Amino acid sequence: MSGQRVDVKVVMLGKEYVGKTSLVERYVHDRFLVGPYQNTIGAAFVAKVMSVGDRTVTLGIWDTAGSERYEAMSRIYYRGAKAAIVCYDLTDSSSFERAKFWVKELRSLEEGCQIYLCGTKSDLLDEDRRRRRVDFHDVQDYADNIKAQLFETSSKTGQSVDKLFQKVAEDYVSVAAFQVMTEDQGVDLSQKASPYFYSCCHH
Ligand SMILES: Nc1nc2c(ncn2[C@@H]2O[C@H](COP(=O)(O)OP(=O)(O)OP(=O)(O)O)[C@@H](O)[C@H]2O)c(=O)[nH]1
Ligand SMILES: [Mg+2]
Repeated sequence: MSGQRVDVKVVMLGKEYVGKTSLVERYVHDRFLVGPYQNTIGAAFVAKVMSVGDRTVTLGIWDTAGSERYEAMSRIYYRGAKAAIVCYDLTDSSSFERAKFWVKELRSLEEGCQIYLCGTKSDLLDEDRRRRRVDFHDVQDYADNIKAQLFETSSKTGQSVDKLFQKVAEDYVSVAAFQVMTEDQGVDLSQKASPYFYSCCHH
């Protein structure tokens, strides 16, 4: 599949205020918005074209609303996702409990979805390490258990943000390459193909 275009559906999940929209903003527009916090309503969609080797990859990113009011809606947005970035705030332990909730959901309902755990706002720890409320090693053990990868990012400084999305794309490209190989061997993968799920998109 050299030179081929690849589309990947990615969903952002996690408690409200953990910084999902800020991560997407940093990755797509390389900026960090200051000013009053604006919660996402429903979900927002943004696409980013990038490359992995000689392949053009379009990440179609669904940024969901973390508020529990929108929980049922988030389920619509993660359907068919190939990757889920499950975010928690490194300074808020309750947000990690909420992340575990989304992981359970994804693992029972979205088998083909690769999970990435993302601890956000690492810049706050650079300022004061005592603000950490989610232990790195505890999450690393948990991540190993659920076969997820773990990143700690800051949308404020940009730390590890590109690295996270680049890894999502690279992992998907290597899985897609494997699927092409097995298709060549006559394996029916039609059930695995899930089209992008476009519906309403508010901000
Ligand atoms: N210091 C710091 N603050 C951040 C960072 N990321 C987000 N924030 C702040 O945290 C607040 C919430 O960020 P959002 O990106 O709107 O959070 P969200 O997860 O999209 O929230 P919902 O849309 O309600 O689910 C905002 O005030 C951001 O400025 C970060 O990396 N560092
Ligand atoms: Mg948001």
